[in-house]
Amino acid sequence: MNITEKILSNSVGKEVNPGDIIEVEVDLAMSHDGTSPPAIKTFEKISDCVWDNEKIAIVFDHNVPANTIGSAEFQKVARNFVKEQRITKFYSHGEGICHQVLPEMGLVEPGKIIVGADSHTCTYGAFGAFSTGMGATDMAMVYATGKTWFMVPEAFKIDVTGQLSQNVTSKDIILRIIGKIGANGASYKTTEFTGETIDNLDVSSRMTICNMAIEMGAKNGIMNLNNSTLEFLKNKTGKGKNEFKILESDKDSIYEKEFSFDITDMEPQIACPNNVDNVKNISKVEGTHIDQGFIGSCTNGRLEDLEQAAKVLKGNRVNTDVRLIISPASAEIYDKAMQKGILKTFLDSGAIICNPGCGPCLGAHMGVLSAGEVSISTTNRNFKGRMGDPESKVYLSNAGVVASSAIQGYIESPENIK
Ligand SMILES: CC(C)[C@H](C(=O)O)[C@@H](O)C(=O)O
Ligand code: SF4
Repeated sequence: MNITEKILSNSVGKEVNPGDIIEVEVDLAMSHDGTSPPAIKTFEKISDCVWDNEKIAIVFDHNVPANTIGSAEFQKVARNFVKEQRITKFYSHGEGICHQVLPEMGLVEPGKIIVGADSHTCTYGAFGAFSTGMGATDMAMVYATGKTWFMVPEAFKIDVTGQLSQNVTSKDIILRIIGKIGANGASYKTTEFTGETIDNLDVSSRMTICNMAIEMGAKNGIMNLNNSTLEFLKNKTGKGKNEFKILESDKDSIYEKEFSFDITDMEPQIACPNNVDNVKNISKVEGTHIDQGFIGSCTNGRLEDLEQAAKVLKGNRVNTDVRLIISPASAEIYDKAMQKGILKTFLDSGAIICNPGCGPCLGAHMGVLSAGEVSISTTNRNFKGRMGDPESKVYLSNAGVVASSAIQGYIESPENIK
């Protein structure tokens, strides 16, 4: 069996196979300021008491602080629910983006089944958990019963080998993969990332890859644990290795399809408007004019991303025709970046630093684009109108490329910045 089948089998207490419809007990349920209110509305029609007030996490991240009367009203609904139901895991004070906050708070563990009312819930596969997004109505049922159902997914094995070149990151790996497999190419599959390159990645880079599994339609993205991830988990949860349910894919597990990628000499990858799978080598789009750069999100707002951007920005100025917006993915990352002097480098370069949260990622606030404007962004989606007007455009890249492009005013690789 592969790791996903093992987690699901463990949960139901018998061997499961792809295609089986199973009911599982959820270990953790997450919703945010955007999806909690509709979930609460449905929940209130079916129950008046949540199944377990300690297994629900509510994070305010999409519109923080509230930017419209509507989002303020939404947040009020969620706050009242948290009080009434005595929800213990409530993060509403700018702690950061849900997918960053949950692992930081020690709520994510290998072998767990985690569901979230947000599509990028697949991020926690980086920690060897089975995690997937669901709609607010399904979440209402989870609030009430602690249970949900899945069809056991078929599995794709995605093997990555080779050394990353300078200025190339795990973001480029996942963009290359999505470019090849396609935006719907892995619909309802478990995408399991394997190979020496994946085994050697740090936690942050692993999260970036699993985070974007949904951008090829996957039910979940997952990896076997590695040492750096185990260290992170021990540190955040205060638990020892033996206290985790560490499961690994058998060497002879069966996959519906297997892909292999050799990333030796790969250039930075750019997802061009308006689809995440419209991926090109940077050399094909260098020189494209930009109006805005954004560094942040659950994909690439971590310390490693900020460090990479700061290296490029140090001693340089953001182009006068460009706004560079930076939003660390969490308060913990913000604090570390502050202590390391990274925020000072950003300020000195002329960047705008926003509070942790989703920020401009989904075009709701803090950097909305007007018609015809172009942004380069470390986020995960570039659909039509994603960051503002339907006639605006978004290119996706790693953080170093956003920084170098913001200096130049057009898409440019960091290798060409002094
Ligand atoms: C608002 C929310 C439901 C949405 C999602 O589920 O992904 C958002 O986080 C996004 O990235 O588009
Ligand atoms: S940062 Fe962007 S992709 Fe991630 S949860 Fe927020 S809106 Fe969704």
